[in-house]
Amino acid sequence: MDLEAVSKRSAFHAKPQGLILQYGTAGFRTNAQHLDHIMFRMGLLAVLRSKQTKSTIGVMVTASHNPEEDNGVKLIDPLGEMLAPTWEEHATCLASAEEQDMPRVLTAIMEKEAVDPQQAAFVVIGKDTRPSSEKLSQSVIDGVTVLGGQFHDYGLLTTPQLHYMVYCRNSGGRYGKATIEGYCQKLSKAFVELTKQASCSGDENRSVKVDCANGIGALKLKEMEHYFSQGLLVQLFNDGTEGRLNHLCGADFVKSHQKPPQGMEMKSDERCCSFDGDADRIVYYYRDADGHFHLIDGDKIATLISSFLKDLLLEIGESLNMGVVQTAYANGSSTRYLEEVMKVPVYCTKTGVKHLHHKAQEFDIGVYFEANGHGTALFSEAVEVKIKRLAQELQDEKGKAAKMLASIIDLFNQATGDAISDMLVIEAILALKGLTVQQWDAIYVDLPNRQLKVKVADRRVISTTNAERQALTPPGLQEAINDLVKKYKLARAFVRPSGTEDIVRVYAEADSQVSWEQGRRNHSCVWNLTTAKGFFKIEIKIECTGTYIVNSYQTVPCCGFLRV
Ligand SMILES: CC(=O)N[C@H]1[C@@H](OP(=O)(O)O)O[C@H](CO)[C@@H](O)[C@@H]1O
Ligand SMILES: [Mg+2]
Repeated sequence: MDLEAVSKRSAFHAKPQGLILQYGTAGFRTNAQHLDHIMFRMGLLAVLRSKQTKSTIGVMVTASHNPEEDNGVKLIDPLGEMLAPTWEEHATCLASAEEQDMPRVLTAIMEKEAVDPQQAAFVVIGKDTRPSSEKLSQSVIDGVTVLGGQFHDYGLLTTPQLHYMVYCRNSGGRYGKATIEGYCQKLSKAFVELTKQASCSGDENRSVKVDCANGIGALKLKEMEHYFSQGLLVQLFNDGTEGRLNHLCGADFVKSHQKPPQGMEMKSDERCCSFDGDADRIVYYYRDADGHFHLIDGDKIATLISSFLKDLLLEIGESLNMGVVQTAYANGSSTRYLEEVMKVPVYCTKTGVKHLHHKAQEFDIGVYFEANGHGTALFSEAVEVKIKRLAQELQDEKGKAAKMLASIIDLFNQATGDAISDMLVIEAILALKGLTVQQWDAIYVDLPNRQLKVKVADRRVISTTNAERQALTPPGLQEAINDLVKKYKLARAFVRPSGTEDIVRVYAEADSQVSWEQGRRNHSCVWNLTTAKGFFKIEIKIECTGTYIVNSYQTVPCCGFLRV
């Protein structure tokens, strides 16, 4: 390995003076103008990680739901997972190194991680549709080649598709073919197999409107549509031909504003969904006959999926160890429904899919979703083999259930949450169960909730424990939250520093139903806390207009402020 060549080449990818970026929950993200040196350096790091793991490593150029002028990059580990935490630290170190220190930092990483310089390296690269992505992915390639690594550039891909390719390449073909055709064929074959068994007759229930956030999801859905066109009619909106990426549309917009995206024609009771900018998140929604908007988020997706899987296991007569993994942002109603009605164990991890993914790997079947719509289901290798064997051996109803389970295993992208794959899973389950979107929504009623961002001088003064549900510092904060929350029924609130933005997130939910015999009414509850030292104050106001009879809520913006 020629570190001198690296030094020379890195001069073409100069680091802006004083710029320090950190590898966060989802890699590096910032304005695209500041990212050229980061891309080059992540190309270098991917080569080292590939040599160390003796596996293919992925590098994805995207900034997901961030605005079009931003970009970002993240590395994908051998099993299609997010980069290991120790390597996140190396990424931050390498990204922050001054030009002249690059050889020293690279050597230090190699020594610490026992990287064999002679080992071959292979890196696969993907990018989203941002105008800056093409040039930035060339900088990644520059980094890979200067260290002697080999690469394959997949060009335009969704983030989960690149995770899938990495997983396929490192599973020796067991997981599937590492090509876009391989991906489309595997998913659509499973979808067609599944929906063949649905009793409803390919009518309008088998159509879905998709808001693609003006991103890569549109391109990739178009590419795939003809594979499953007989089973599902997909109408695309915000397909990138006119609007700007993630602007007033996409899963993040819909979830955080709790309203439909611009550019989507919604008729009442039609099933609609939104992808985010790199198609690794999905949320569903519809408008009822009274014009009320109903959001069906990741929590309800997890509930639909886990209840379907549980029913199939019962039918087959297999008692496998299944768990659902959520974060603190999961609506309390979903957790209660899963635990108390469905009797499925629920676990809470820190925010960020890598935490949920790792927890889900502990089960025979692990279903994980963040409330914002990022998630999938994981099946242990032993379970996969067993179910596929049972699908061959069993007869009648048991055999039918085993075949369905075998197909749905293939329909999930087990490398990571994938909007396309999740959409097909959901559409298949709804068709098989004969459920309308309203019936799905009515499984449980979300507790009214609010989430807001607060800008503070230094978000690190807040530290948390217990899967981020309790604050450790500043002193007195948690006690004050406890005092406040215990005044309200089913109330829960927490604060945590964001891992992706320079802000603190505040979340609160409560059962603020009004006396329903009187119909529509305003209700508000205010959480207002000040610590003993008086230097920390949060005020959250939730106002809901609830018409309990139809189980619908409209929340109006809450106000909140927090001073540190
Ligand atoms: C409350 C929330 O939605 N947080 C998001 C957000 O993380 P923060 O650490 O909260 O900024 O971005 C992550 C990466 O995209 C995503 O995994 C996570 O769910
Ligand atoms: Mg995303």
